[in-house]
Parts: sequence; C-alpha cells; structure tokens
Amino acid sequence: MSEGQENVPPASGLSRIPRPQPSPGKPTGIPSLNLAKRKFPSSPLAPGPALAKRSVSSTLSATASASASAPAGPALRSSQRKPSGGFVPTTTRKPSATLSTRSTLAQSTKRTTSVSSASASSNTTSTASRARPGAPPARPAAAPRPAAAPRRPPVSTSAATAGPSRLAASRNGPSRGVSPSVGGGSAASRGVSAIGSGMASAAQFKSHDGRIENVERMVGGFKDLLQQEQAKINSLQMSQADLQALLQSTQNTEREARRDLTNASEEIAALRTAHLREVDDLERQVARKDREKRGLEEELRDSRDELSRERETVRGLKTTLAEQSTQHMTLSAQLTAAQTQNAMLQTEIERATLAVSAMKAELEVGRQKALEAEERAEQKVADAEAERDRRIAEIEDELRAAETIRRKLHNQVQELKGNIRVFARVRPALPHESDSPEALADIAYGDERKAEETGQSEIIITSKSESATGREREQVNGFIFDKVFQPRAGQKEVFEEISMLAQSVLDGYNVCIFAYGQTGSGKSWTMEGGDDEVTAGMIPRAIDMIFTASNHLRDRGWKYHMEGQFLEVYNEVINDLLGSSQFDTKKHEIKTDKDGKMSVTDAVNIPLSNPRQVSALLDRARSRRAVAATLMNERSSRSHSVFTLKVRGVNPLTDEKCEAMLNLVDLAGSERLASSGAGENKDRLKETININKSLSALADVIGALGQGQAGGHVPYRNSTLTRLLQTSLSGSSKTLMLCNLSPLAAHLGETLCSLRFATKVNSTVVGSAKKQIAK
Ligand SMILES: Nc1ncnc2c1ncn2[C@@H]1O[C@H](COP(=O)(O)OP(=O)(O)OP(=O)(O)O)[C@@H](O)[C@H]1O
Repeated sequence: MSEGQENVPPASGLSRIPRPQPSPGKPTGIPSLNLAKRKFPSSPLAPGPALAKRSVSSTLSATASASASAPAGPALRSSQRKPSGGFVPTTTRKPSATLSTRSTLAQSTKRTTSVSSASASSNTTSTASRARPGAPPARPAAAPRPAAAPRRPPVSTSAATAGPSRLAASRNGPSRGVSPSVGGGSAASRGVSAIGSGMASAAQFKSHDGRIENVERMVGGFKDLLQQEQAKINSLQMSQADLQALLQSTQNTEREARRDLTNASEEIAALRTAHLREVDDLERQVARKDREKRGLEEELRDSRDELSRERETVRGLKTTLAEQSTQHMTLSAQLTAAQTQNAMLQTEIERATLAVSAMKAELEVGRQKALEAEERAEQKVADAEAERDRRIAEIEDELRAAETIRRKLHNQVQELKGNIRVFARVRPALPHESDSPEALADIAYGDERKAEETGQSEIIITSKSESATGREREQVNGFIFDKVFQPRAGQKEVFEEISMLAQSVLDGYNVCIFAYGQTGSGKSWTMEGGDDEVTAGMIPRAIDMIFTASNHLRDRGWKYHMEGQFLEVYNEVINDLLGSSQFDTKKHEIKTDKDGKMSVTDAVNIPLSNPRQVSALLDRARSRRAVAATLMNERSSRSHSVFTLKVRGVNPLTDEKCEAMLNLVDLAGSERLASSGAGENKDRLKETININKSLSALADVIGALGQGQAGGHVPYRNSTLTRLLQTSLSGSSKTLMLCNLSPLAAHLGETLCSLRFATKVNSTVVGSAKKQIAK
C-alpha cells in the first residue's frame, strides 16, 4: 500500500456508516421466528440477507474504526471471538479503510512530531506502528522513539510531549521534519503541501520571520486537522457505542432465538410425545373397535344361526300343525261315527238292562238254592276236617313212635358198626411234591364193591427193605378199617360216612371224632378244610348238618340250644382259642362236678344259633392259633385242638330231653422223635415228648376201654388230652378216628406207624353207647 493511499482522510466515510435500522415489528433487527409455521432459519443470526449484509458491513467498518482509534472494548472483542457465522470472518479478514486511515494518521502525526529527528528514526516508528495496527493509537503518537533521543534530545522530547505547536516553536528542526505525507486529504493535504513547499523554499528564504509565519500557518492548519480528527474520533466512538448496542441487541436476539429454539424443540418433543400418545390411543381404539366388530360379527352369526333354527322350528311347527289339522279332521269324522255308534249302544244297553233285570230275578232264586247247598257243603267240610285232624294226630303219634324207633335203630346200627370206628384217609400228592412212582409210597386199596358189602375196607402198603445179607426184601402190610378213603375222595364223600354220627348228637349221644396222623398228612384239612362249600371240612359240615337236622326236628316238637368251645392242648397246658385277649394267659383246669359232668374252668362257651356263627368262631380260633404260632414258633402241628359243640334238646310234646357233646379233635403230629428233629432243639424235644405222652395215653385209654373189664381202671388222668376227652371216650360215647396218611414214599415209616396205631384203636370194642338223658 502506498503512503498516498494511507493518507486519504476517512472522516467522510465514517460519518456515512449506516446504522442498523430496526424493523417496525422487531426492534432487535432480527426477523422474528414464525414458530407457528415451524420454519426455522439455519442460524438465528442469519436474518434477511439485505439487512444482514448492511448491518454487518456497517458494523464491521465501525468496529474496525473503533479498534483502530481506541482500545477495543471487551464486548466487541468477545463478539469477534464468537463462532457465529455472520460476524467473525468478515470482521477479521477485511479491515476497513478506516483502519488504514487511522494508521496513516498516526504515522503522519509521528512524522510531523519528529520533524527534527532523523528520517530513519521516523521510518522505523512508522513501520513499527504499521506492524501493530491494533495497538492503541496514543502510544505510538505520544511515545518518542528512544533512538532519536541522543541525537536531538531537547527538541524531539519537547516536540513529542508538547505536540505540533511546540514543534513549530523548534527552530533547530530541519524543514523536512514536517512530513509531506500529512497533506493527504483536502485541507490537510493542502496544508502539508504548503509546508512542503514552505520547507522547500526555506533554504531560499533568508528571513527568519517569514519562516515563523509559515510555521504558524502550518500549525493553524494542523489545529484544524486536529479538530477534524477529533470530530472523526467522536463520530467513531458514537459508531462504536451504536455497534455495541447493536451487538448487545444481536446477542439478546440470539439468546431469545436460542430460547425460542429450545422452547420450539421442547414443544416439538412434547408434540411428538403427544402425537405418539395420540397414535397409540388411536391404535388402541382401532384394536378395541376391531374386537367389538368381531364380537358383533360373532353375535350376528349366532343371531343368524338362531334365526335359521327358529325358521326350522317354525317350518316343523307348520308341518305339525298341518298334520294335526288332518288328524283333527280325521278325529272329527271318527267322533261323528262314534256318536252314532254310541246312540246304537245306548239302545242296546237299554235292551240289556231289561234282560239283566230278568236275570237278577232268576239269580235270586238260584242264590237261595246255592245258600241251601252251601250250608250242606259246610257241614260236610266240618265233618271232613274233624276226620282229617283225627288222622293227623294218629299220623303224628305214628311218626313220633317211628322217630323213637329210628333213633333206636340208628343207635343199633352205630352199635353194630362199633362205638369206636376207624377210617383211614390218604391225601393226594401236593403240587410241589413229586408224583413220580419212586416218590410215592406203594399203597394199594381193597375191592370197593366188596367193601360196600362187608363194611370193611382194606389198605395195603408194600415196603421194601434190605436184609442183613443185602437182599432187597418186600414187605406187604394189609390193614382193615371201617372205611379207607383214597386220595381222590373229596370232603363231601368223607362227611357222608360220618354224618350219621352228627345225627347221633341230636339224638343225645356223645360223639368224638379224632384226626390222627403225622404232620402234613391232612388232619387240619380234613377237620377244617377250605373256605368254600366243596373244600369245607368235617367241623363246618357237621355243624351245618346239626343245625339243619335240629330245624327239621323242631316240627316234631324238639327245641335245641347249642354252644361252642374251642380249646388247644399244647405241652399239656390248655389254651382257650376263643378267649377275649389276643393270647390266652389264663390257667385252665379240668373239673368234674358232683353229677360227673366234666368242664374246663374259664373256658369261653359261645351260644350258637346258626352255622354262620360257627364259621366266625372257627375264624377267631384260627387267628388266635396263628398269633400263638408267631409268638411261640410253629405249633399248630405241635398241639391238639379240640372243638366242642354242646347240644341240649327239649321236646315238650313227648316230654323228652337230651344233652350231648360233639368233640372234633385235630391231634398233634404223630411223628416219632427221630424224624421230628427234636434232638437239636430243647423246645421241640419237650413238645415231642408231650405229644407222644398224650398220644400213648390216648392209646392206653382206648386199650383199657377195649378190654371191657367192668369197673376196670381206665387211665384218663395220664394226659390232659385224655382227661379232656374223658366223657367222649367213655363207654357212653361214639368215637371215630380218622387216620390221615401221606402218600409219599419218604413218609412210609410214619404211615405204617399211624396205620398200626389206628388198627389198635379199631380192634377196641367199647361197651354200648348210652343215650344221655338230661336231668
Ligand atoms: N385230601 C386232601 N386234598 C387236598 N389237599 C390236602 C388234602 N389233605 C391235605 N391236603 C393239603 O396238605 C397240606 C397239609 O395238610 P394239613 O395241614 O391238613 O396237614 P396236618 O396233618 O394238619 O399238618 P399239621 O399237623 O402240621 O397241622 C395242606 O396244604 C393241605 O391243604
């Protein structure tokens, strides 16, 4: 840039700086945000282009001027630092001409001030001033260059401090101390030119006064210039104030715009939220409406279905109505026909009534005849009934006589058969036992037809043994008993043979039935049997039969009272199997009263009125035996069980009385000591000894009875069992021994022992049984 350009006065330019014109609506000069239209400018400080341009350019000029003429205000500098798009770049990059002007002014002032200083010094100052355009103007203008001081200390110092007027007073300064560049403008440039020309011609003027005048004129010019500059400064300060106001306003506007923007953003966010909520609501409403629609459609479908059903019903009703109408017409026709028929019938009834009247008259005559005939018939019936009663009485007398005869005959038959009889029964091989010929004993039976005729059956046991010489010996043992039952014989068949004995009880005879044999030979099976009708044993069958027979005898005037007792003899001690507690702890004794009647102390006797009670009694005894077996080892086979049925009968018609006992005895296993395994066990040994003792006592009693010595000693007291059975074993009773046998070869020895014992009993002839007459 040339110095001439720098010296152009900027005063007129600064005075023409346009001030920002606030719009009528917006005093801030920033167009308002039309939020309602939701159009936002890209920057709140970028309003209408024309106004912005104008404001910015003017502001920039003013700012530049202000910064050049005075220390920049903090507000202005901060505005320059702001990153807002419109202000900073323009202001920073384009310093206005005013700034140049100010710099030039400062330079020119310096040059003027340092008229007397060296030109080099003046140039240095000017360069330094240009190098710092933003520096405060007062300092370069007021501060003298230290380099110039030694050369022209009095003049330069005074000139610098006193201003141009003192400069004019300095006479030592060279003429070129006044810078020609001062006269850049209209008056100032002219003044400077004049000075220049005055200085140029100073060498030519010799007169000192003339020079002073020139200098004074020059000073006057400077004063004018100074005033103008002062005016410009004032103008610039005003511009600066305006600019600061504008800046403030702009900042306010910006803040407001930002606030508006924030509000608008919040409003937008709120609107978006509200919009989303509305959308949600609407969607929910749509869904609800959809559901309602579906419900309504469903209802519509149901209604349609119902309508079609109703239509169907109506159609059916119409059809029914039509049918009923037809029926009605048919019935009407039938009614008419019936009415006609009714009229005809009425006529006939009248005719019949007349006929009935005639018949009634005839009937009355007939009834009279019938009454007479009835009286005659009644007389005849009465005569016949009297004859019948007389005949019935005769027949009953005959029957009673026949019953007495039957009893006598029955007893005679029993006596003929023997009061002690022995049956042998061989049980079948059980499923778990092998039925191969080797496993089974060789047992043969006599001819059954011959047995029927003779009343004697034979059982033949063939045993094989080795002789001393080592030869096999075959021994055939035949035994004859009253009856031998083969393995195939059922319970019913066995009972048929002993049912007569049961009948004898009702006739007043004591009966005792023993089941004898080794363990597992079928004693319990024979006496008690199974639970059903086919397998029921002798005890339930005998009881059943006694009850049935007593019911028949009731027609002939007999009334019976029965009671049951179930005892067990184990190791010579009596246990009551019908006791109330689980295990009998009472000590029972056998006692005989003054009439010779034997009884067991504290033994329970249960009255029996029907067979069901007897089966309950047997169950009770069985369960107690099971408990005892659990507590004291398996002892059912090691004890004797004695079921006693006591029967008392009265016949008021014949004035007869009877009292008898049925004893059904399941004896303990009869195996010998060696095969019982008792040697290994003390308890078992004791059991076996007691069993053998009681069984041999039984054999002794039977033997003694068999010897038939009148008044001879019978050793009943040798065992509890024989004492208990004394009444049944005495000559006044009928005794049956059922000898149970195992079919197995392994038991052959025991089988032979049992058969020998049974033969001994069978050979006993006991005196005639006596009928027990109740006292
Ligand atoms: N005639 C038979 N028919 C079918 N099974 C029988 C017959 N006799 C005995 N049994 C069966 O043989 C087995 C032994 O019979 P049972 O218990 O009556 O012998 P027991 O001599 O009374 O023995 P214990 O002295 O141990 O009481 C039982 O399972 C029984 O059901």
